[in-house]
Amino acid sequence: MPPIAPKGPKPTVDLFSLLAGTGAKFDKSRFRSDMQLFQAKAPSTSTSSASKKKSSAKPETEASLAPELDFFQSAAAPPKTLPEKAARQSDGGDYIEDDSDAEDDDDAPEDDDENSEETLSAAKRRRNDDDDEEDEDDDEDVVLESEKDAKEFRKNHKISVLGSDVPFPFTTYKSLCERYQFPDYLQKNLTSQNYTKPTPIQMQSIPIMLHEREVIACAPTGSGKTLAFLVPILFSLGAPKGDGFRAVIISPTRELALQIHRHIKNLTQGRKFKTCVLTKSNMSSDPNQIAQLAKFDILVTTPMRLVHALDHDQIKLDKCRHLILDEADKLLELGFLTQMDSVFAACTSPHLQRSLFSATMPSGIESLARTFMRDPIRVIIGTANTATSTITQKLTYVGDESGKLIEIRQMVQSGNLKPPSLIFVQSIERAKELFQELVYDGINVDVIHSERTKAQRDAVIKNFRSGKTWVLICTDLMSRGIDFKGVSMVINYDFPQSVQSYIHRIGRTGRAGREGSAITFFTKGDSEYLRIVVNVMKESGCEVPDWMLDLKNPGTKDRRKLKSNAIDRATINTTAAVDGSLK
Ligand SMILES: Nc1ncnc2c1ncn2[C@@H]1O[C@H](COP(=O)(O)OP(=O)(O)OP(=O)(O)O)[C@@H](O)[C@H]1O
Repeated sequence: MPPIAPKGPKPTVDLFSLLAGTGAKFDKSRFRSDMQLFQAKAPSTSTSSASKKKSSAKPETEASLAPELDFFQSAAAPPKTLPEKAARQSDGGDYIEDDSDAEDDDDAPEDDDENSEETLSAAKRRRNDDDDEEDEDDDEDVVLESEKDAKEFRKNHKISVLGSDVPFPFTTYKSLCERYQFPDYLQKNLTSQNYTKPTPIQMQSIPIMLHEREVIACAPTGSGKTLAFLVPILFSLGAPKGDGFRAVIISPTRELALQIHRHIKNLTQGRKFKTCVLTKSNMSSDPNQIAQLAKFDILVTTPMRLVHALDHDQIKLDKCRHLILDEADKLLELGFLTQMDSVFAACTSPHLQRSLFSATMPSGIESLARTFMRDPIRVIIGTANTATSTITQKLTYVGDESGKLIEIRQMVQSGNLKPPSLIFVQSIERAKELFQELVYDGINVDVIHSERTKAQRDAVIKNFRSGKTWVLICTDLMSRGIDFKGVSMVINYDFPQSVQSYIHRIGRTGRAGREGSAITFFTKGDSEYLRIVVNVMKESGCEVPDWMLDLKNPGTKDRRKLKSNAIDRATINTTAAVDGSLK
């Protein structure tokens, strides 16, 4: 079929060159006809100057890091604006609740049942006037004495809060430990794992939780939300008691639950907290096993497992004081809502403290959360619902479905596919198909999805973590929360079905202050949804060509349609079928 000739005057700019310089990548010979289509639609004048400006723009990776996302101080330190003052306790009332006459273990903590003024004065920090040099770690000495100080500090760290009597943020783990008289084991574990400098979400949400306030926390992917909820829980639990779950952490996937469990184990070294991840094997109807479950302190679980255990009277949550919803917006979506209702009903303690954490928090979900929370404080780091700024984001036009495999193969050949990489597809079927293609290309690839057995899933994750597998094909099962250190690249082979899916998928790279890149393939069929990704790119500081910004934003109805029904795509298959089932 001959290329469709563009109508009207020819645009003066080569939009495809423009895109090449701004994040989108095109093979001009392959997509000659598509180029003409896009060029015909593109406005000719406004993009002209934009093109000049953008082609000279620095690549995203070289751009200076937004201070709110510079968790690990890779960029210049924020200006020293806070006055030099001695520390005092932040506002808010007593938070200590130590009902522990429980047996302590071998590494007995100091008394942690008092929060005296003495403690507060011990936390005092002063600037060293003699030191003229710029102190990289300038928060070390910052003292927050007044609402004004706290406001200034929050502003410098892009912390926005909404709520009454918001406790002051803290500045270093050392000062936090001193201020609240953290038990020795917790101080030691924080230090030994190099958690010395808090990230902004930790700075603000930890004091909120320590003050027994409920929190709705929204902070970018990889910004340390797990530690933000684990530290106050562990502090508040005091000593292990082993007479029923006092803290329950819910995550949407088993993989994330296991990761959180590992995190808890690391933080509780030296303390014999009994922590449990619900699995089929520890959920039998055997009375002995049920009795065993009643002896734990902390539970990490998916909603489905928990509700099953509740329905079969295998578990009780009447002692639960801390209920954490990790990836809260996912857990409060329709698919999980009924299960979450059962969980809320089972947590009967009048002292229950609910905390919600996620990198995305749509306003509808927040409104829903407010209906069951008690005077919550909302904390947002940076701009809500945006991607981490350490991720270079690109859109690559691939024509049609077959163009995606061609593109991947070209990336492999040219060395542009940088392992370790994650490749996201929209269904289990497509994950299997893509695996069959790439495994016979000799790429060191594996695949993970919910149809694989637990043992296989565990092995896949272990191999990817250890570097044995370079490229991991996955569904959205892996898009939330999973912390693979050092993922270089995320490829959205299939266009994400929602803005949340996009943010969480690409958030598997660029974590903890590291750089990463994300490439999203799009076809003609995806074009009506392109703005979903374009908006995030723009919001997180990536250069986006004007013509993309001129595209129509999909309406609520269209977004809902995309979320519930993936686009129908041709099978991934360019080679002859090879007999062989997945490992
Ligand atoms: N204060 C800190 N100092 C150094 N490293 C930290 C700190 N806090 C967290 N990290 C590290 O940052 C990484 C990302 O943390 P985490 O997995 O909690 O991110 P997250 O915000 O929950 O991300 P996601 O939204 O994807 O779930 C982890 O490897 C963690 O160990």
